[in-house]
Amino acid sequence: MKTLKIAIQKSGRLNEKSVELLKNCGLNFENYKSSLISPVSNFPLEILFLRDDDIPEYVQDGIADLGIVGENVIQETEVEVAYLQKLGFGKCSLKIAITNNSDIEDIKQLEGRSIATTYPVILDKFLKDNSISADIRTISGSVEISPGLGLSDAICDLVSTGGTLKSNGLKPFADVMSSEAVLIGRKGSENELLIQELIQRVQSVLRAKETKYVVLNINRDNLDKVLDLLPGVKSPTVVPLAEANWVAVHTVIPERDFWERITGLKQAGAQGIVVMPIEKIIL
Ligand SMILES: Nc1ncnc2c1ncn2[C@@H]1O[C@H](COP(=O)(O)OP(=O)(O)OP(=O)(O)O)[C@@H](O)[C@H]1O
Ligand SMILES: O=P(O)(O)OC[C@H]1O[C@H](OP(=O)(O)OP(=O)(O)O)[C@H](O)[C@@H]1O
Ligand SMILES: [Mg+2]
Repeated sequence: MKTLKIAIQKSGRLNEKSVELLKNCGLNFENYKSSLISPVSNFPLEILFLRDDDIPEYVQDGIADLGIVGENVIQETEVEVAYLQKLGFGKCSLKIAITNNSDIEDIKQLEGRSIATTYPVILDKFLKDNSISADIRTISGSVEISPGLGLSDAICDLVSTGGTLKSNGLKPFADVMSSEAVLIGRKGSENELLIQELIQRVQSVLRAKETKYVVLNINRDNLDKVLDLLPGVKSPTVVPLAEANWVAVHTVIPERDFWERITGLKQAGAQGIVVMPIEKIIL
């Protein structure tokens, strides 16, 4: 059987979450900082630890079958890869930012100005789409410092909390793209079966993260009211309790509207509500 290769970031924002995801998929491997390739002992897979900028091309060229990388890096490297699954971490936005005292008020006023960035390809497309001609200054890092040094009028960089912008006297001005980590694969890979197996494992971990397992007690007289409020994977499990006319209901609830549902369940008469994390959901 052929061994698959998956490329993940060696160190940086996506490394820890990528390793955690693969471990949660039941893959056993060592994660020494010094090793650039690590074999998985219980699945035909090797993990390559790379600079994130190189991951899309490695996948496109077939050196790796799969990769975990930010959408921003994929767009910037302009590769042809298949988007297999959004992963829900590494969420950030690519924004244009200007100094707090800038005279720029409208996006069209970027015309003829200079913008420093590590994302010249994406920025160039954005400016063209908006019919703006500006001077793109490509630098390799610490972009936020450039307006203060007089190197540019604006910047285009990643933002999540906005803390870095703020501490450099900048404010967000225009949204260029939003991004999160994604699982990518090579278009037309010959290892389809193994890849599908891995994707299913990833999806079962993500599904479990989005849901909670809930057990509650309810009087049979109020059971219908409670069942109306519950989604469940198929339908909730209802188990009789020792106390006459009482049942326990077991179900899963999506994390996103968890508290609204719990409030509704309490109002419907639910008691002794126990909530547990779920490790995996295999459909
Ligand atoms: N502030 C942030 N919040 C959330 N996600 C972010 C943030 N900054 C970057 N990211 C995401 O994490 C990815 C990796 O960011 P990081 O800063 O570690 O990259 P890097 O310095 O280019 O790393 P490398 O050394 O691998 O080239 C980015 O491409 C982006 O998708
Ligand atoms: O909005 P914030 O939460 O402040 O995050 C934004 C910062 O995060 C990223 O850099 P990172 O910290 O990953 O360092 P790097 O530039 O060395 O990659 C990005 O390039 C910004 O500088
Ligand atoms: Mg990088």
